[in-house]
Amino acid sequence: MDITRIKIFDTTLRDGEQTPGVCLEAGEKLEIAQALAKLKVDVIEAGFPIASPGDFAAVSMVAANIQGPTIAALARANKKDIDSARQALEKAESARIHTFIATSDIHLEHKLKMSRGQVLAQAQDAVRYARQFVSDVEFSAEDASRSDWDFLCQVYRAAIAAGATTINVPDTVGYTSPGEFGALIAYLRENVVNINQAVISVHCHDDLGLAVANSLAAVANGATQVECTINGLGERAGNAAMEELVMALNTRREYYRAATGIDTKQIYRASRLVSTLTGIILPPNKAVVGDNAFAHESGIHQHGIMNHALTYEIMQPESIGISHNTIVLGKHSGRHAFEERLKQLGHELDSQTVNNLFGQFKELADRKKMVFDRDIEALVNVKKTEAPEWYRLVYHTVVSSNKTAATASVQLSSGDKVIEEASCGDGPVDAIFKALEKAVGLSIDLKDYQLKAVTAGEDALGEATVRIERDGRTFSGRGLSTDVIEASAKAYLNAINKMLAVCGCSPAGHKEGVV
Ligand SMILES: CC(=O)SCCNC(=O)CCNC(=O)[C@H](O)C(C)(C)COP(=O)(O)OP(=O)(O)OC[C@H]1O[C@@H](n2cnc3c(N)ncnc32)[C@H](O)[C@@H]1OP(=O)(O)O
Ligand SMILES: CC(C)C(=O)C(=O)O
Ligand SMILES: [Mg+2]
Repeated sequence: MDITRIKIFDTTLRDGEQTPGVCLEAGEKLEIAQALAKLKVDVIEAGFPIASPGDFAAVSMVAANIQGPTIAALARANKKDIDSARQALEKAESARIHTFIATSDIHLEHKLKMSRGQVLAQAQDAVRYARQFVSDVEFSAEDASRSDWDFLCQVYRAAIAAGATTINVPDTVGYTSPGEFGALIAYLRENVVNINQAVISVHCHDDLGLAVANSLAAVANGATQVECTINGLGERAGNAAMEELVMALNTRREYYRAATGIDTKQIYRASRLVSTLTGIILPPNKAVVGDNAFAHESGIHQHGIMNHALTYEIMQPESIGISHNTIVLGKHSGRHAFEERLKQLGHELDSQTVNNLFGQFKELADRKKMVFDRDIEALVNVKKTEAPEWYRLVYHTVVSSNKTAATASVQLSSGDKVIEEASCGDGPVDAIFKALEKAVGLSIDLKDYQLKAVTAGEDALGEATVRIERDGRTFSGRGLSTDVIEASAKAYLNAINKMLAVCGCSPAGHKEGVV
């Protein structure tokens, strides 16, 4: 049986970062890019360099440090954007410029205010210009799914003639449906005369929950590159989720006669990392990577599974890197078992980091009977979100009741200074956040706060996530503890520390020099 190789183009760092409220620092992007390289994606779209100096720096950093996948950068169909993209990609081992322009009449009339002829010419000019710098150029017809099919054929033919090596068909607003999208891909294959000189790619959004289904329909009709993001992050309802696409192709290999080059055992780890760094928590029923994806609740299912896993399991948790371990880690476990588990979970860490994590693991094991793999993943990921500690939480006390306002007091250390503050609040979390704000001398705009148990049980580790905003920039923070108030305080302080590191803003009088 002939199996077609499908390229995975990951856009977590570009379209994924367009998720409202998500803002990743260059270092965090590099961390995700490393996970994508381990997954063996074919292309990493690292950003949109013209969008901001931060995005330019992040693309340059990914380009300079990641080997294996091709590194792509987005550019509108103009010289300024393409110049910025090529400069950011300068150090890439393998570079792709991805240029785009909208082709639907809605976009032409109301957004670009251009005629079809002008768009056609600009698309061709942009591709030709980009090809002067790199041999790998992708062209996207934005809003392709709402464009006139014959005009689309003309634009793609012109783009390929100008040197595009990949032509991408985006369902920009998640409007299409599997039958229609599959037919569009078949139509392009039939009617774009030079189509065989380019890879056909698709880029689907999930506004109607069809992004993965539409992408698979495109594959069934000859698309050989799919664009996607980890956890389905992206503009509005997000993009096609990579883990779903890859596992659908993997699980139904015979049906699709297609396969990706993804190391599926890295999926779970990458998903947790992206969730931690973006602050976007997954619903438990999320396909493939949600907490319940491999859980069997009802008796009939449990009975079936006990007899044979295939009765109710179409894929195995191990295939996405969730391990079934017989060694239970707890407070009597030693460094060797802990280090071995880290390795099994795919974390190759230097001995200093392992030592730090082992200390945190022992503290956790003192408070918790059993430490599960998810607890360990959470410890590793929170370590990755650590920012320079302008402020460190030394202790906190909170008093709350259902009759009176909650009060909180905190002690922070900052260099050799010790700061103590107290505040009342509307509940214990509000009280401790207000006390922390007073202690750092800043007024914080809290945009989002979430709390979740990492595993089940009354001694479960609580994972708090906050998002704060300053000068239009968002900073996420994470905190872990078996005490949910402490987890919340740590998350708030983590976000504040990140904000101070980036903005360089000076909190009122608590620290000497520039903070
Ligand atoms: C479908 C997608 O996901 S597309 C990618 C979306 N991502 C982003 O927008 C990233 C963040 N964006 C930004 O930082 C900014 O919008 C920038 C830097 C890209 C542009 O900023 P500004 O120059 O201030 O322009 P603004 O965003 O207000 O308007 C977009 C301009 O680009 C033009 N434009 C839009 N798409 C294209 C295109 N593909 N090719 C050429 N020009 C385009 C618009 O017509 C408009 O032009 P005008 O300024 O002459 O009216
Ligand atoms: C830039 C393009 C590919 C895009 O993100 C879209 O159309 O959704
Ligand atoms: Mg998109």
